[in-house]
This record gives sequence, structure tokens and C-alpha cells, in this order.
Amino acid sequence: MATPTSTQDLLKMENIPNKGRGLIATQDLKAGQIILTESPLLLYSASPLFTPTPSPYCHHCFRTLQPSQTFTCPSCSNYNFCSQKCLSIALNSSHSPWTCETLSHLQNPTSPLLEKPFELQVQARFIVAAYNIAIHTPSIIQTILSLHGDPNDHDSIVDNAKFLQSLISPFCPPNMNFSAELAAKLIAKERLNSFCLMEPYSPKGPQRSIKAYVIYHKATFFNHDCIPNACRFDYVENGEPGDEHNTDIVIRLIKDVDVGNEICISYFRINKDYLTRKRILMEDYGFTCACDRCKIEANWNEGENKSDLPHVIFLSKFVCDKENCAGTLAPLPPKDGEKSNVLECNFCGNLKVDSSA
Ligand SMILES: C[S@@+](CC[C@H](N)C(=O)[O-])C[C@H]1O[C@@H](n2cnc3c(N)ncnc32)[C@H](O)[C@@H]1O
Repeated sequence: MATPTSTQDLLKMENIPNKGRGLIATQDLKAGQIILTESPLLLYSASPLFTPTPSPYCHHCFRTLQPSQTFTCPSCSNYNFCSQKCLSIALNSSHSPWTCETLSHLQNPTSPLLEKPFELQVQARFIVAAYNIAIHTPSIIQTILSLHGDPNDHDSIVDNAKFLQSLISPFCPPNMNFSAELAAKLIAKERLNSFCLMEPYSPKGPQRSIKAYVIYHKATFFNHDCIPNACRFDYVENGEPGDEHNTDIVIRLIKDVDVGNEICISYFRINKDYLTRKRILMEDYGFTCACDRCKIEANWNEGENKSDLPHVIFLSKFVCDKENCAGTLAPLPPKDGEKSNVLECNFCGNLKVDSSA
């Protein structure tokens, strides 16, 4: 596993034709290079408010809880933490007294959220987390509001915001101007800019589900490409309990990138077929991808020999072939200026020697 190192400012934000803002290389960069390591602006649980079993993850750092070492919120008894340190930090930040009290009301058995879809229950968590940040660090909310996304992007945003605001407003501090309009803007930003922290990989288990959502300030400006030149790693289970850097995002290059070229990630697993990618990108992100791979795949004829196409070669090299994985492989960081011939999977962590390097 690669140890994240500090990253200099290797990226610059620019307007990219037909894509909005994007990130470009400020110098020639090598495959495997870590180009960004960044801590969350906002992090919240993807677990619905009403579930039959408690979440198996620390409610602050999202490491897997060890049953013999669980620390519970002394006020609500609903939330568990992996260590005394995580609990103490959480009580002054992510699980502040305001959050604790508001979530307790929303999770009351008479709560109107009980019968609502899981998606709305998770949105309630997001609004509580965002308002909690607004109370303690208002500048972060201004940053989130400056991101891409508009309440009119999706039919349900305004209605969901009104409903959630009606439930949360009785607990809002009177001096804070929290409103349904603000909630709608926040939901719109969250929809387009959040990353998922996934459950640990298991070769036998079902597809991994999401344990938390995270918004990062700079990483959110990576645009999508179906043949990305970078991919995202996280090391959530690493480090000592209470060390919060485990939720940092690490972006590593898959290929060399020349100065001035845009660096893109894929917004989902790279092995998805053309029609699935097209649908997700339109429904979830509101755009049609015009990358080289999409242009070719949109016009593919049945029976055509595809094995020598650049993106087919790319996929055969950089899609992890471990059972139940299909993560993206990227070289380990270069050492002493030398590129590594070992590829690491960003889902399962498997290491594989690249015999073609
Ligand atoms: C997470 S934001 C990326 C940063 C964004 N470009 C900005 O200006 O803030 C995602 C949005 O960027 C745009 N985007 C990302 N990749 C794109 C692409 N390949 N083609 C067109 N638009 C893209 C879409 O509007 C998408 O909803």
C-alpha cells in the first residue's frame, strides 16, 4: 500500500470548454505521482436514520468498530465511536450537542422520517451535518455554496428541502438564517460534489455499499473522463483510532500527464458499458460525455474487432481482475524519480506487477 505523501501545488484550476471549471497540470507529471491529498470539508454517514442494526462504523472517522472497544455517545446512546479520542473530537465537532439533540428528535419513533425513503433519511443527515458546520465554521458553508449545482437541477430537491427544513427548523438556533432555500442549495451542491467512502472490499460479499459521503474542496473540481488519467484512493481503515487523516482523499496519476493537460477521474468504475455510463452521467451529473471512448463506443458495430482500440487496451491493463472488484489500478508513486512497475487497486488494495512496464 502506498503511503500518502504531502503534495505541492501541482494543479491549477481553469475553465475547460463545455465542462466548467477543471484542474490542469502545472508541470509534467509522472504515472503513479500523488497530485493531491486533501482532508474533508464535510463528512457524514450514509446510513439511513432508521435501520434495524446500528452502523458497524465509527460515527466520526468511519473505521470499522471493534466490538470490544466501542465508545458510545453519553447523551443519546445512539452513536458509537472507535476510541475515546474520536468520541471527544466528535462531541466538539461532527456530533456536537446540537447535532446529537437534532438527530435524536429526527430518529424518534414518531418521526415523520420513519416511513420515508432511505434517500431522504440520508439527506436529513446531510442537512444536519451542514447546519452543524454552519454553526461552528460558517466559512465552510460558503465554500460549499460556491461549488457547482443548482436546486433546479433535479425535480425532488426543492420539495425535499422544504420537508426537511420543516422538521429541522424547530431546533435551529434563532440567529442562524437557515431556510428551505438554503437547504435546497446545499442538497444541490451535495448531489454533484460528494465522494463516497465505501465499505471494505470482500472477495465473496455483495457489491460494497457506501458508508459515508464526503465533500472535498479541491478534489471536487476534477471533471470526469471515461478513460481517466488519475484515480482516487482512500485508506479509511488505516492509522490509529482518533487520527482523522484516514478520511483524506489521495489522487494518483494512472498515466503520465504533460504540463497544461487536464487531469480527470472517472466518477464511477471504469468498466461500465457505454449506455450505463451515458445514463448515469446524464441522470446524476447532467451532462453528455464527449470523451474519445464515448465517441467510439457510440458508433460501435456488432462483430467489429475492438482489441487494438486504445481504450480497450487501457481497460485490460487498468481494471482490477480480482473477484468482485473491478477497481482501477494505478502505479505506486515513483521512487527516486523512477516510475514503479507495481500497480495498486483503488478498491481492494491488491498489488500487481505490470509486466508491460
Ligand atoms: C464535481 S463537478 C466538477 C467541477 C465542475 N466542472 C465545476 O465547474 O465546478 C461535476 C460537474 O462538472 C461537469 N463535468 C464534469 N465532467 C464533465 C465532462 N466530461 N463533460 C462535461 N461536463 C463535465 C458537469 O456539469 C458535472 O455535473
